[in-house]
Amino acid sequence: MILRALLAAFIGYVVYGFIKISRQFYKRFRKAEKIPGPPIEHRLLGHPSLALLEPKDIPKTVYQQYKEFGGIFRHWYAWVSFVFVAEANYAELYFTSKSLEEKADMYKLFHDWLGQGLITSNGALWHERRKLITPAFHFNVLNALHETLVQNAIALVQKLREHPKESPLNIYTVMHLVALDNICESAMGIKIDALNNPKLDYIQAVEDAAHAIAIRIGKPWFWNGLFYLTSTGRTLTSSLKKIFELAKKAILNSKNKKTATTEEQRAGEDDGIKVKRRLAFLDLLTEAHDSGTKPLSDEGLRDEVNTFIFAGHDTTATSLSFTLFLLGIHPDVQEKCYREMNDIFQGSDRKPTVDDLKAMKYLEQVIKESLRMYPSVPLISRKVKEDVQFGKYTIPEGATVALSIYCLHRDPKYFPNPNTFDPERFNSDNNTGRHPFAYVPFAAGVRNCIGQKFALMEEKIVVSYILRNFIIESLYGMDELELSFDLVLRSQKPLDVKLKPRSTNIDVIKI
Ligand code: HEM
Repeated sequence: MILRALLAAFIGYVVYGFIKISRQFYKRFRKAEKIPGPPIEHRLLGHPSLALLEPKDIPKTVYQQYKEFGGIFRHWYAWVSFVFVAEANYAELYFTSKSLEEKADMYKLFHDWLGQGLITSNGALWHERRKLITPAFHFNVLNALHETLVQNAIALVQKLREHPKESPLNIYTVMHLVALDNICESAMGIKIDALNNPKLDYIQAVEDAAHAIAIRIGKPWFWNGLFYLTSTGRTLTSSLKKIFELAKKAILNSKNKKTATTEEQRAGEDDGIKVKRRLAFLDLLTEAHDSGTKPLSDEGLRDEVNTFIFAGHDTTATSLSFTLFLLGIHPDVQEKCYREMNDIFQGSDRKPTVDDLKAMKYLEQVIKESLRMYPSVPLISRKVKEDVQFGKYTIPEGATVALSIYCLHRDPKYFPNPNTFDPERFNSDNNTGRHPFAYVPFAAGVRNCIGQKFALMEEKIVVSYILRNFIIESLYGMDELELSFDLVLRSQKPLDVKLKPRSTNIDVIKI
């Protein structure tokens, strides 16, 4: 009898839940149905074919739909409504609306790795963390990291000189390693020397963890505990173990460093990885707190360090790779950059100072234009807390709003001939008066990229060193690029270039 009653109650509960969800879904659907978008494929599942797109098909499909439907269009993935926006006024709403402060549910898939770090946390916790962490990115701290980045760029040039000049080099493979070296040293104070040890366990673990999360994002039926039973889930778990071990060592070292006094005491060797003791972001975080807050716990430190490594390596690696590849396609632009280097360095091979980097104005235009065409983070998303108006369209509570930075940056209204690479868009004349939210490679508003100044400094150092030492020739053109969206924007095809060493510092490129 009791069993029957319990069963009836359970069935009643399930039916009630189903009706409640269906009503919510229907209400949402009615509100969002006016938003343009591709025809519904299935009454219940919405657009299953779009939900299951392969990473390699996402950039092309989203861009085609942007051209067809304009700056706002919607997809339905079962009960999830997904609204893409890609117009400057909508981008402004995305970054400033109170209803869109929370990151989309998808970001929870990063919790295993990044915990409650800056990218994944929300609300008061995020606010407190951001306040604590901001001083670690002060320009004085960045200037102190400048020497680390220069040393790594010198090592990079040596490595590239060893590469046979006639054989193609996938520039991403090297940029990936140098970006990892730069971020591990700057964030954790640990020199992994990835450039000379590309098979290091830690590097493999970072690659595997990122890959596992990217796979999980594309398979919504694994957005639950079942994922950990799959081989990809097990790879994620074992990779994270290795990643956490190094973060733990870095935290311990950083705490010990406070008590060490001499350079020798601060330096050491651990499992073949050199523990170099230059000031790193982590060192500032171990002490970071103010009168109203406590210092970060070890877990908090670990989350933030992992966040810096995650957010700061593949983003700069892909941006550096696309920039170099574009320079190799456009010899006129490359020569202009090289002339700028000669104006600054006057043929000398001295190291760049912080002021030299500021003087690299044309190179900055090139990097900005490259990030316009190939933004490292092409898509970001937020959850709608309560109905929000985007022009004449209502985006319902519970929906996800995805800002396509890739499409936004190709709006012909702000970037005429958007598929043409033209660094002059960012010269001082053309750069003024543009809608402030038309160009946002580093996001905008309070949750903008905390590492953007570091990234720009790193890119200028790396690209300027390569330009001063080599002539870059890309082995195919922009039309042949095949993009894929796999956490960051990637090239499916190897970004093959040939690097011709410059015999003197005053070589010019033959156009
Ligand atoms: C070219 C290089 C980079 C690009 C294009 C880039 C882009 C972005 C974008 C678009 C966001 C917003 C993400 C979102 O809303 O989901 C972001 C956030 C963030 N980035 Fe970067 N990033 C770059 C490099 C870096 C570096 C080098 C670091 C660290 C050293 C870093 C640390 C972060 C952090 C911690 C956040 C979260 C900020 C917050 O929510 O408070 N990024 N970045």
